[in-house]
Amino acid sequence: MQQIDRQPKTFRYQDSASEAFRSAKLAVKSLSKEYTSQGKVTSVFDNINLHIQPRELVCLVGASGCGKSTLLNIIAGLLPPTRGEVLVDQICVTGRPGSDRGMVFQGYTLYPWLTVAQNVAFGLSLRKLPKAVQRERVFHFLEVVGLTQFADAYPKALSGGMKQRVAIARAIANEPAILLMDEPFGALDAQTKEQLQQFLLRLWEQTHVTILMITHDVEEAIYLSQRMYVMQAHPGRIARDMTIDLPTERALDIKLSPEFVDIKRQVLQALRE
Ligand SMILES: Nc1ncnc2c1ncn2[C@@H]1O[C@H](COP(=O)(O)OP(=O)(O)OP(=O)(O)O)[C@@H](O)[C@H]1O
Repeated sequence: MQQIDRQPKTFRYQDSASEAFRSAKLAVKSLSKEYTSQGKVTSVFDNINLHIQPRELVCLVGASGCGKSTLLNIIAGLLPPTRGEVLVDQICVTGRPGSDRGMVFQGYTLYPWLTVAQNVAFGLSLRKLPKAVQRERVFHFLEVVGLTQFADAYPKALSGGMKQRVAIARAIANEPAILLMDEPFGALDAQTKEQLQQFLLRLWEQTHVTILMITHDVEEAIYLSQRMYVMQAHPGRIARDMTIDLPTERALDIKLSPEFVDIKRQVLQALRE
C-alpha cells in the first residue's frame, strides 16, 4: 500500500535571493540585532531571513526570550536593526509604523477617553481622510468585527476579547499592507482565546489581509497558520519554515486530529533541539 506522506514541507535554509523573497509582501533579509552594555555585545538574533506572501497568514513561534518581540518591533519600525533590512512591497522600511504596517499588541491599547468608533477612526483622522469616508470605513470594520452596537461605548465597558476585536478593527481600518500581531490573545482566558482565534481566521478569509503574528502558543500558531516559522534561541534564529497542510476551513476540534497532533510534535521537537 502506498504510504501517505503527512510530513509538512520544511526548509532549513532560506535563500533571501529566491523568488519567494522577490514576490513577498514582507521580506526580512539578513537581520541581526545586538545590544551593547558596558562594552559587552549580546546578540538577540542573527541572520534572520523570512518572507510573507500577499494574503498569507503566517505565525512565528518561539520560546520566551528568543527575540520574537524584538524582531516584530524592528519589522514595525519601532526599533532599529543592527544589520540587515526589512522590505514591505520591496520598499525598505525605515521609520515608525505607517499606514503600511498595522500593529496589534498583547496589552489592551485602546484610548480609554475615546469611544469604540473614535478608537477605530483614530488612524483615519490622523491621515485627515474626509469625515464621511472615515465614518463609512469605521462602521464597515465595526461590522466586520461584529461590534456595531458598541460604536458609542467606551473601552471600560468592553470585555478583553471585545477590546482586542476593536484593536484589530482599528489596525485594519487603515488598510495596512501587513498586519503585525504581537501575542494578541496572550492576555485572554482559554475560552475567549479560542473564540478570537476563530474570529481571526474568519476575518482573514473575509478580508485577506496579510498577517504576521508572533506567539509562544504552539497550538495557536498551527491552528492559524498557512505557514509558520519556528524560532530557536541563544542567539535567536529561524529553525524551520513549515507549510501547514490543514484545510483552510478549520473548526476548533481540528486541534484533536492526528494531522494536527503530528505537526505539533514536530514543532515541539524543533523548539527543543
Ligand atoms: N533593551 C534591551 N537591552 C538588552 N537586551 C534586551 C533589550 N531588549 C530585549 N533584550 C533581550 O533580548 C532577548 C529577546 O527579548 P524579546 O522580548 O524579543 O524575546 P521574546 O521571544 O519576545 O520573549 P517573550 O516571549 O518572553 O516576550 C531577551 O534575552 C532580552 O533580555
